[in-house]
Amino acid sequence: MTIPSAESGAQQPASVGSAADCRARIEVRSIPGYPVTIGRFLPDAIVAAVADAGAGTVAIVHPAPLARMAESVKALLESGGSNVHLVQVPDGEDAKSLGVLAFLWDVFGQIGLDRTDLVIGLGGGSSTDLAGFAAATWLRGVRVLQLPTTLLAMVDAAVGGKTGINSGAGKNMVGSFHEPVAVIGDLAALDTLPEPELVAGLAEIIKCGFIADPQILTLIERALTDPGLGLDAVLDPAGPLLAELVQRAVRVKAEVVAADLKEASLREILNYGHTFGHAIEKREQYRWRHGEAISVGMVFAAALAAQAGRLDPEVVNRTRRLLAAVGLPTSYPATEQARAELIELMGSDKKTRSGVLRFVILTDRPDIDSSAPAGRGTGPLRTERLAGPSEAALAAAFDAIDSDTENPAAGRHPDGSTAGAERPSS
Ligand SMILES: NC(=O)c1ccc[n+]([C@@H]2O[C@H](COP(=O)([O-])OP(=O)(O)OC[C@H]3O[C@@H](n4cnc5c(N)ncnc54)[C@H](O)[C@@H]3O)[C@@H](O)[C@H]2O)c1
Ligand SMILES: O=C(O)C(=O)C[C@@H](O)[C@H](O)[C@H](O)COP(=O)(O)O
Ligand SMILES: [Zn+2]
Repeated sequence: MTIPSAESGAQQPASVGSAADCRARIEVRSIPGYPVTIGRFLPDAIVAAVADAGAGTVAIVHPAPLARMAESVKALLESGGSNVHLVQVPDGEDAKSLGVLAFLWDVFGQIGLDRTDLVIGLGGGSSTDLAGFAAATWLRGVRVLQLPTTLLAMVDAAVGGKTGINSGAGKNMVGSFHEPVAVIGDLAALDTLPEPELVAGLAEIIKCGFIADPQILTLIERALTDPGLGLDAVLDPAGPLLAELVQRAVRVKAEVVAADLKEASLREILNYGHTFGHAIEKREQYRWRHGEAISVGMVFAAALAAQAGRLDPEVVNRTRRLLAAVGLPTSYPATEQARAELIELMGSDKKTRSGVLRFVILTDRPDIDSSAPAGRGTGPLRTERLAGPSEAALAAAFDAIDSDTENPAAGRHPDGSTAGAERPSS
């Protein structure tokens, strides 16, 4: 497989003109595989995917803010002869609980959802994670079609088959790998998405830039310094730039999950920034957006790599600069108590082995021998694992994200409030 990298060259530019004329179909080449369609105004793709599934009954799982969109999809599918049920679930992270999952099992039983039927996950990543896991567990597995409506879900959550809910032990602690029959990401859905949610989605796109497709970073950095473009162009769901960024991020994800669905090794790179990010989310009782927490997590991971002599500190600066420039947080108040709690929480990370913390890190060292003497990085960015970082290395990474340091975004949540602020309702 080819993961785009600085060496191999990134994927070909995916679009020109406006987003409207650049519908893309990206295949996830797992077995049996499935298509991810990205474009604007895709009702025909939804009708075709449901027709292909040949399902008699369809359960559309969605949160309240997506009720009107769910009604539209219902009407569309009913006109094609499907028997459609709308199933409303709590919004945001509240959906990812055992109680809500059990509610879905009850509803599926009441509507007689059988093994020939279909679950549709409509919404952001919290809805698609829940719907996917409900489908994975009902009757030991029924099919799911994912219709992501946030930027983050389009580029990440809806693709790749990771489904699940949270438990008392932490984020996504219960779940399964259950691939969708198709993913349809309609960029027009993003027209109503509040800007902080768009920005949160950019965090996962930028993650793909650092781990695999550096052209993503270049495109965003160039746009931000171009007076004719700026952040508005990056975030415009009708513009060509966001369409290209989405397609590039989906290509990275598609290639990685096709090669390693169950995260034996390679797939861990999609978890870049997540060891620390998930710990923030849990500590903040899920009041931070996922993308925001992962943003701080990427600065933490970059600082860890620099401290370990694997990465030029300039990459830490670039990481922080880029994330801050798009409006993502890059710091977190790292008091002594917070440090101890976050280290404890990171122990629940799924990459931990025998109690030893393992981080996905970036390296620009030309060698793969971590005992080699540190020098300035000269190579393209690659990913590797850092297991069992020393207390000193962790302390340095905490210092790098501590809001009391010189970091200009110190302690500020992107909404202007302090860390841990309530999410604005949309
Ligand atoms: N399975 C995976 O591989 C994977 C990958 C990344 C993230 N995730 C998970 O995804 C979740 C985060 O997803 P998210 O960032 O999409 O958050 P989310 O699902 O909580 O959605 C964010 C908010 O946007 C609203 N919304 C959704 N679509 C809208 C639209 N078109 N217009 C207006 N409002 C809209 C939602 O109702 C919600 O209030 C986390 O639980 C994270 O763990 C999973
Ligand atoms: O698809 C993956 O693999 C990822 O790690 C993508 C992440 O962005 C995503 O947040 C995922 O849900 C994290 O999974 P987890 O296994 O760390 O819970
Ligand atoms: Zn994520």
